[in-house]
Amino acid sequence: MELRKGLEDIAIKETSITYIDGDLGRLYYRGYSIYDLASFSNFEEVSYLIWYGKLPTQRELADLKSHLAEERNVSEEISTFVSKVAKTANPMDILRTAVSMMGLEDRREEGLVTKAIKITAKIPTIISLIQRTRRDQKFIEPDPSLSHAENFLYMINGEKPDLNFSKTMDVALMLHMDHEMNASTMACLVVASTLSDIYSSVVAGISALKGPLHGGANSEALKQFMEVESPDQVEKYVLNKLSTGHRLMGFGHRIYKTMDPRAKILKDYAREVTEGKPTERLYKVAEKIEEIGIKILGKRGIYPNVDFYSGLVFFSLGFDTDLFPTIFASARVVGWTAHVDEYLLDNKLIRPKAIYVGDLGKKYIPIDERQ
Ligand SMILES: CC(=O)SCCNC(=O)CCNC(=O)[C@H](O)C(C)(C)COP(=O)(O)OP(=O)(O)OC[C@H]1O[C@@H](n2cnc3c(N)ncnc32)[C@H](O)[C@@H]1OP(=O)(O)O
Ligand SMILES: O=C([O-])CC(=O)C(=O)O
Repeated sequence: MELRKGLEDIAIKETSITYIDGDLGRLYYRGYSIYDLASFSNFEEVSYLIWYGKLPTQRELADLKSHLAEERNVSEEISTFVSKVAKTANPMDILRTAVSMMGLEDRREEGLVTKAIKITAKIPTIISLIQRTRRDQKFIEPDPSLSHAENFLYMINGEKPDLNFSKTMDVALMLHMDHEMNASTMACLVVASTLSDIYSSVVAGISALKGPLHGGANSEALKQFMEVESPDQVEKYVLNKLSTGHRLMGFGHRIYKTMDPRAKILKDYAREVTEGKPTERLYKVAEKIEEIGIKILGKRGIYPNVDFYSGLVFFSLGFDTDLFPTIFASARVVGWTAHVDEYLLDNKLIRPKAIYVGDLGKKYIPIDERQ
């Protein structure tokens, strides 16, 4: 039996959701280039595309928008729980528990995508509850007249975003929506393949996304930019980091061996949202880390990934640093649920093997005779 650590280069399903060309740095959702979607589309339209496999008509889009708007409120119990732990707990742990509570509360028999819409609609409300409670700010009720991205920013900042901010948020969310068989999507599928429920799958996805090798890298990447005073300090900083056995966060990818196209798009938005602001210093440091990082690691196929510039974008839009992985989850929930839906069309229990390397036939020694 062949050992494939990390399931590298193993396909576990066929999909028509996402295609990645890791050598050329290309990404497509349902056949549409990520560049076109980022330029012309929005969160709701791409969610529809990922869940239903086609771009919506006006009517279908309007229905999805109103469905999402109707489902944004969370129960009194969830809101009390989140407010109680917001100042002390890790935001991903809070989100994981809140989604688990949603599962307890939702006893309805209904389609998987209907449940997915409910979860997707509520996650921004939970995230804003966390941030505003921590800052001792009053909770902002969701506004059904706003788009998903606009409402998200409104509930965080307490004011309606301008066009630049809402477009930036829409793009950031679209870019995070799906990425084929990444670790968190795989975690969702393992749960789903036992015929468990969609809330349990999403809880598994959030748990896997939390780690710094996956969705947790966006906060870590921004922390790096904050640790360096100016671009002329970058080379020393990067060399020191790498020579002491640390990884450059927001660099490297299992599939991309060139720059992640999402990082290219986010870089432009990061430049725009920081221009002329105090955060411009962070952008300049980030750009220099990108340059030096590629100089050192590029020959090994290690380049910036989606998490490199996303944190700087989220920070500039008003989010606290440790909330970034929850924003990632708020978009990735669309991909997680679409992959579960697709997998269940032809379900097969996920149960790989391990190669046993221990002893066999050992003699059992009673406890009072053991040394
Ligand atoms: C949304 C996302 O999940 S995108 C990824 C977000 N994660 C990060 O940015 C964290 C930093 N990056 C990494 O840790 C890795 O690149 C991963 C985990 C993302 C992918 O790595 P894998 O394909 O599993 O490769 P693996 O971890 O085995 O690394 C291969 C080699 O490249 C090196 N390497 C990989 N990434 C980096 C990095 N960011 N900085 C320095 N060295 C790196 C490893 O040290 C290893 O070197 P070695 O062969 O000398 O031991
Ligand atoms: O594909 C991966 O392994 C990680 C990633 O970039 C993502 O989940 O967006």
